[in-house]
Parts: sequence; structure tokens; C-alpha cells
Amino acid sequence: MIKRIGILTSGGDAPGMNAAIRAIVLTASVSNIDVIGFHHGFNGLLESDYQRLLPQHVAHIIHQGGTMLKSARCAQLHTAEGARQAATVLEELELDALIVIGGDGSFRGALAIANYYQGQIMGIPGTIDNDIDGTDFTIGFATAIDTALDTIDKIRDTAEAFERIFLIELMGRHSGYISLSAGIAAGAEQIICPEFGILQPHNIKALLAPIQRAQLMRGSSSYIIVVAENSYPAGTSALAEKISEALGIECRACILGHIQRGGSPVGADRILATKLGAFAVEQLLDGAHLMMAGEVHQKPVLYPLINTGEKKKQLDPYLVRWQQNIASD
Ligand SMILES: Nc1ncnc2c1ncn2[C@@H]1O[C@H](COP(=O)(O)OP(=O)(O)O)[C@@H](O)[C@H]1O
Ligand SMILES: O=P(O)(O)OC[C@H]1O[C@](O)(COP(=O)(O)O)[C@@H](O)[C@@H]1O
Repeated sequence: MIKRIGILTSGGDAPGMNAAIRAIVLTASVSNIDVIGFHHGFNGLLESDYQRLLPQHVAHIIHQGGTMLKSARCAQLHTAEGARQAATVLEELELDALIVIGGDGSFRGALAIANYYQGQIMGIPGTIDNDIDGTDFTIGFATAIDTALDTIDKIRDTAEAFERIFLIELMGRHSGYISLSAGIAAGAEQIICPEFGILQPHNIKALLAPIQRAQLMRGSSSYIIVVAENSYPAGTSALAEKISEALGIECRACILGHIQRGGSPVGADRILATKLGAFAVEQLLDGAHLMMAGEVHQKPVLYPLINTGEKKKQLDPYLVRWQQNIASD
């Protein structure tokens, strides 16, 4: 019998985390389950910093980016002592279950706590990066794409006016989901992702040749390359300088950064977050433990937390092939 659930948001915040919190609280309320929310990710758990969450507390948050519970990274949880301490707090507060909304790092944190905690643990995938196995999409990804797209479209205008090359760096840590999707939707001439191999300074010919071909075919015009962060060891600005030098054409870099994490969640993220929040509570009531609530082919599914960080999920192979064909043409 589950009577009390603890929830927290951890790691990079993602638009839609609030919608997930709301869905958890409303679903739990229907079953007379108390919910408490820890502040600042696992830090709030270690410090017993929390608030009770009632339906009125989550009434008007579905449209807000960020997370009402705040998020953080927490170094202490990397130690066995930290994990033990977290479990002690959960037991002291008589929590029957813990729901962690975050990325695969946060899920590893949840698994560490599970070594010492008797209650149930559930994960909900919340990260703009979409780099979690066991779910087609993570909460926040769809919004991040639209935010990136809005900016790339604007850069296209100025790039076209000056007939410049632009490198636009998008987030993703070590994955290219955001870059591939936003790059395709923006009509970028090239997309560079870690999945395609890391570019080295001595080996950027493959990147320059299509630019030169485009110059020959259509004359001077704008040329946009979307670059996933961590694709070029010296950084995207250094890559822009290298291209300018090599081609004698002005090349500018725009690092989009944390703007991609903010903003009101788009409809798809609100719906996904609501579905996964509700499903997580229902599955806890059915006894699920050490699982992530994900969505595959539009159906809610459970996926073992332990497998969520295996990085088996691939970039859409159809889009990758198409993009590489048009870039090399
Ligand atoms: N191997 C681990 N053991 C224990 N806790 C971890 C581990 N990896 C990550 N965490 C916890 O999860 C937090 C968030 O992880 P991080 O990788 O930064 O973000 P995300 O959850 O978005 O992937 C970390 O700050 C840490 O508290
Ligand atoms: O906000 P920080 O700590 O600089 O972290 C930046 C990283 O967080 C992200 O925005 C989100 O990553 P996580 O969800 O895995 O934390 C990455 O795309 C980026 O590399």
C-alpha cells in the first residue's frame, strides 16, 4: 500500500518538468496518496528540504518552463555515504516511493539510493537531450527543438543578407538528437554530431568540400552548419575561424546555450509529461520498482532504470542518411 510519495527534479531542467509534477500530484490525490517534493534535486533529499504538494500548489504550472521544485546536480550522491543518507531521509519521512524526474545521471543516482532504501523507485525521463534509452522522446526535447528552430530561422535571415557561413552550436552534451532534428527542420546545409565522429583540426576537408561545391553551384549565399556541442575539440568558435581561414569566406559562430532549456513547454511536451507523470504513479501502485516510465510508439511503457543509460537509442537512420546524401551532393 502506497501512502506517501516523494518526488524531485534533477540534472538539467527541461520544459515540461512542471507538467509532470502536476500530473503526479493530481493522479496521487485521486488515490489519496500524499506527495512531497524535494527542492534542488537530490540536495533537497539529503538536507530534508521539501514541501508538501497538494493539487492547489500545481494548479497553474503546466505552461511554465523550469521546475517549481528547482533542479541541481549533487556531488554528494556520488558517494556511498550520500546514497545511504538519502535513503535514511526517505525512511524517516515514511515515504513508500520516490519518483525522480531527470536524465540518465539522475537515474544512476536513484539506483545508488536503491541500495539502501526499502521503498519503490521510479524514473521519469526529463532532459532536453533525448538521450535516454527506453523512451522515444524525453520531456523537454520537443520544446528545445522549437526554440533552436526559432533562432536558426533568424540567423538564416542575417546569414543570407551577408552571404555568410554560420555555425550554430546546439546542446546535447554528447548526443546529436537536438542537432539532427533542429538542423533538418531548419534546412541546415550540414549537421555535425558526435555520432558522426569527432572532427579534428587536421581533418575538416570533408566539411569544407560541400561548402565549396555549394559556392560553385549557387554562387555566394548563406550556408548554415548546425554543430552539436562537443563535436570539435577546440570548440565551435575555433572551428568557425578555421573555416574562415581555409575558405576566405566570413564564417561566424553562434552558441545557443541555455536558451534551449527555457521557455514554455510546447503541447507535445505537456502531453508527454502528463502521460508519464500519471503512468508513473499508476505503475507504482501496481508494484513497479526500479523502472522508468517512458513512451514507445505513443504507448506508455516501463523500462528498467538500470538500462536507461546504455546509449543504444540511435539517431533516426532515415534522416541521417538523407541529410548526409544532400550534404555530399
Ligand atoms: N553514478 C552516479 N551515482 C550517484 N549519483 C549520480 C551518478 N550519476 C549522476 N548522479 C546524480 O544525478 C545528478 C544529475 O546527473 P547529471 O548526469 O548531471 O544529469 P542528468 O540526470 O540530466 O543526466 C548528479 O549531480 C548526481 O547527483
Ligand atoms: O547547465 P549545465 O550544468 O551547464 O549543463 C549543460 C548540459 O545540460 C544539458 O542542457 C542537459 O543535460 P542533462 O539533462 O543530461 O543534464 C546538456 O545539453 C548540456 O550539455
